[in-house]
Amino acid sequence: MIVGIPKEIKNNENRVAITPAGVEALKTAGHEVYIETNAGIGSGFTDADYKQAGAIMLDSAADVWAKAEMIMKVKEPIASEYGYFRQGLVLFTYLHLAPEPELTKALVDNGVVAIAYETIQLPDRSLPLLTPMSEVAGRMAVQIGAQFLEKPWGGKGILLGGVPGVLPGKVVIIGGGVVGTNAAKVALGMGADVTIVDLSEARLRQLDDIFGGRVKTLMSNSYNIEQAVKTADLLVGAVLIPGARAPKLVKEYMVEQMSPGSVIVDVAIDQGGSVETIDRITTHSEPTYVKHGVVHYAVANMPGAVARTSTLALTNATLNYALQLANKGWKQACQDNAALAKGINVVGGNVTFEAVATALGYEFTAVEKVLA
Ligand SMILES: NC(=O)C1=CN([C@@H]2O[C@H](COP(=O)(O)OP(=O)(O)OC[C@H]3O[C@@H](n4cnc5c(N)ncnc54)[C@H](O)[C@@H]3O)[C@@H](O)[C@H]2O)C=CC1
Ligand SMILES: CC(=O)C(=O)O
Repeated sequence: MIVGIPKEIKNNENRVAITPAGVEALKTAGHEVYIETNAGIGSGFTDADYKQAGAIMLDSAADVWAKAEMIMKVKEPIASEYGYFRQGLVLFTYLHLAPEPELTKALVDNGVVAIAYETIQLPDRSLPLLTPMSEVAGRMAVQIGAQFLEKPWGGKGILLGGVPGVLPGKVVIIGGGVVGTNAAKVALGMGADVTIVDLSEARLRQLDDIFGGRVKTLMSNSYNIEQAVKTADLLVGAVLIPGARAPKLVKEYMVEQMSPGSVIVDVAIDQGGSVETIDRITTHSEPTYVKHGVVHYAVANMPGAVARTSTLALTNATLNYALQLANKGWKQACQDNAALAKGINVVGGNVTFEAVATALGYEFTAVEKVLA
């Protein structure tokens, strides 16, 4: 198979979908790899590194998209890339379609086989291609939140860990999955007072065990969220219902009760965001805006800022699946691997992921039907 890797063009997206080690693995399995010039620069991989591993470098993105049978990316394509879509092209990348009606329409109209990293799901319900970036974003959420709590960055002037004689800052994390757990690790490491809110009693018990009682756990309901949010210095949005639009759990009236200079980092923004006052996606260039006196951060590609770490972590997880797709073709690979089949969101003009179909008003086609 011919595999193409274009350079990422989203704002400050420095990750790349393959490393030289990945190129070597695909070449060894008998595939051709075309990579756009300078695609790896933001992650510290040069064109020479890729050539040495056996890739062919191409100067234009258009050539990479045109020659490839499967495109591997990191972020969901942006509008200027929709023109490259064509019938039968396999697109393997993060897609987050539920809040993206235009991208979904372009994939449907052009008959692309769109396989989303974030909905590939193992029998234990874990999301192996989302997990590494959720680990990164969860850890970053507190690091970034701590910075924006500083006065010069618009915050209230709180040091999360406090100092002897002064209470620590309060971090409230809504969603105790991978992002939430990693955010809690960093917040505890800084000495903050940490509360995690989740809907699952079993998960809250696990978190209580994992952290040896050092985090406070709270059942998710509107009353508890209001009580927790109004006293938070840093609020981290970390909920997920796989493939679906994030539920807006933090209402505007709750944000209005937060004290001025508090900070919200809504990591769940890639699925539409979990905070009502987040009405736009922000970028690494302009990461925040202030509403009701509260600093809002809603960057949908947080790991792009720590690209070297993120590219290595992401490709550790994606390569094995990319090899299956390239070795067997998408249909056979998905017939053989039920976890991979859960990644198929759009194929042959059909929406095959139910939460996406529901969010965007498409008829749902069961994936088993397209794999038959
Ligand atoms: N902005 C960015 O750059 C990045 C964003 N993300 C996003 O972060 C979000 C979280 O991802 P993960 O932690 O990997 O998901 P996860 O599936 O590991 O955790 C989600 C948690 O949310 C909980 N939850 C669901 N509904 C809830 C409710 N009503 N109240 C409270 N908790 C609820 C679940 O029980 C689960 O524990 C996703 O949208 C993911 O795509 C991930 C990486 C980077
Ligand atoms: C998960 C995702 O969309 C990201 O890492 O950018």
